[in-house]
Amino acid sequence: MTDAHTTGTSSHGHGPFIAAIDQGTTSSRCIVFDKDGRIVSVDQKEHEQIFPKPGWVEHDAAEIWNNVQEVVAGALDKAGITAADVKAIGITNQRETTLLWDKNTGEPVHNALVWQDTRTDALCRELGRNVGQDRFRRETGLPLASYFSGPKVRWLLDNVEGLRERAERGDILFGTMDSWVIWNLTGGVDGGRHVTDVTNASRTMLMNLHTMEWDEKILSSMEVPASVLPEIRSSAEVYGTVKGGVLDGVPVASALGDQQAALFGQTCFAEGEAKSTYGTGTFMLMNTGDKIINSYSGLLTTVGYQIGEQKPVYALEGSIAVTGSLVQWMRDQMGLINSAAEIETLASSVEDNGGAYFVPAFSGLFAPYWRSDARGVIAGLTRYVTKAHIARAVLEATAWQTREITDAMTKDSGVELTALKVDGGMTSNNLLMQTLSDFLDAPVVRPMVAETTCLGAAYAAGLAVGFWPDTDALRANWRRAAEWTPRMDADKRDSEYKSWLKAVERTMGWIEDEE
Ligand SMILES: Nc1ncnc2c1ncn2[C@@H]1O[C@H](COP(=O)(O)OP(=O)(O)O)[C@@H](O)[C@H]1O
Ligand SMILES: O=P(O)(O)OC[C@H](O)CO
Repeated sequence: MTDAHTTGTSSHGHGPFIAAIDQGTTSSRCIVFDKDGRIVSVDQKEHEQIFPKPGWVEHDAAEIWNNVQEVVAGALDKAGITAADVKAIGITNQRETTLLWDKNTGEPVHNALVWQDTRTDALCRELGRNVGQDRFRRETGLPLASYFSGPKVRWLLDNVEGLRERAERGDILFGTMDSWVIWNLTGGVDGGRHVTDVTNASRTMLMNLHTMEWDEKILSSMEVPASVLPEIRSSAEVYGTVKGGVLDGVPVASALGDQQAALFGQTCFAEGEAKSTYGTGTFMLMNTGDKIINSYSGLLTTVGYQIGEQKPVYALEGSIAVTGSLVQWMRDQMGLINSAAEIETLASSVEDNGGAYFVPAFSGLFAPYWRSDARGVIAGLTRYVTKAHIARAVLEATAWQTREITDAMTKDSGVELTALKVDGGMTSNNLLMQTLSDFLDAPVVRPMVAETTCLGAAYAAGLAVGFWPDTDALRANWRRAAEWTPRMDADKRDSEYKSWLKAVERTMGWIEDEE
């Protein structure tokens, strides 16, 4: 595991500054940025991953809120600044992770149900039978899957004793992590603002993508009372000011789901521009402008961002549940490597995958399949295969899954991929980046600031308070740090892609309905 606190301080002249909080799946971090979008300081803290049963994943929201306060204080301390130097704070967060809390006490009523949690599989199948898949997809842009918040809210209301009555009395608030952090920052029980932004709301499966409002019919099919829901706001506007703590008085001026924040931080402001973020999972988003593109290839239709009163910008998304977490699994559960970075050394010790293909369908398969009955396989094993070949197959799994997503994007949007902007923890792996370029047959480009998630939240907050004048000023900050170009023979690529797709088929139908 990485250290609880990570440092990273460099000095970039005088303020004012913008700070951003990234409340992620494995950690919370705070980064202070200067006017050129350069990092001034970083503080980060991991939180516990709670696995009560196979397929269940929870977080302790009180621990997360404590960590957020610590990293904010840590980042300001390392930058040597106070609230007076911070023009605004922006929030970005792991999406879909669902929390219900008591508005009178501020106490969570249960651990948060994390986006990877599959306990609502059966409920989703039931909703599919009773209400129909198409209804949900048409109104919300999402397929019925345990990934999204709506079914998680329903599960909590049905399974925590007395909760539905408390919710109907108006005592309970629902939020994704943006809402939880903003409510606490702006005063909590003492007048905290209960808001979310359009990007986070678009992942709940409760918001109508066409009206950007909670959809009454969907709420009623999902049996979620409207009284628990936050107000939906744009991604870049002042929601309130911080009450207490080291940021007292600072405007809270943006909220974006982390993948949408990365799209913003990568300055993908034009229709057709796309980015892919390689962290715990991998998420590719393409800006589709003011068009709601219905996907016929297994992608999600979602909100990219909305700046204040401007029209919302939509996006197509390919979500992959397991990428960096497969590397963590190789390290923590298999003990085949000691650190995430070591996978590159191990995989580079062999020429190829030795015939092995690893499909990490640990939470079923997300895009483009949306199959909750799939489970992981390693296919093509012979006595020849070593742990180094498996390490290579692990990295190739991320690259092949991206290839499937880019194929789907091209089909749905008609836009051919000319280059892919990447970011996230896994992009420090050169072998992976080269493999990605080879499998996509397109250049892969990484920007100077790889912390694009926080940067996107900072940019949105900065726009909201006039720290930056417009998106053109942000584009000027984007600088290329590294680029990989394809080197693979086309026939080899095609034949290996076929083998990958064959391995994917082997994962399907593993879980029977009654399980
Ligand atoms: N050199 C590397 N090679 C492959 N994977 C890596 C490497 N360094 C980090 N990772 C993976 O990247 C993930 C961390 O990236 P990060 O962007 O911080 O993720 P998140 O925001 O989802 O927590 C971890 O899952 C880790 O296993
Ligand atoms: O926190 P991350 O970076 O793993 O991102 C998680 C995604 O938002 C899930 O949809």
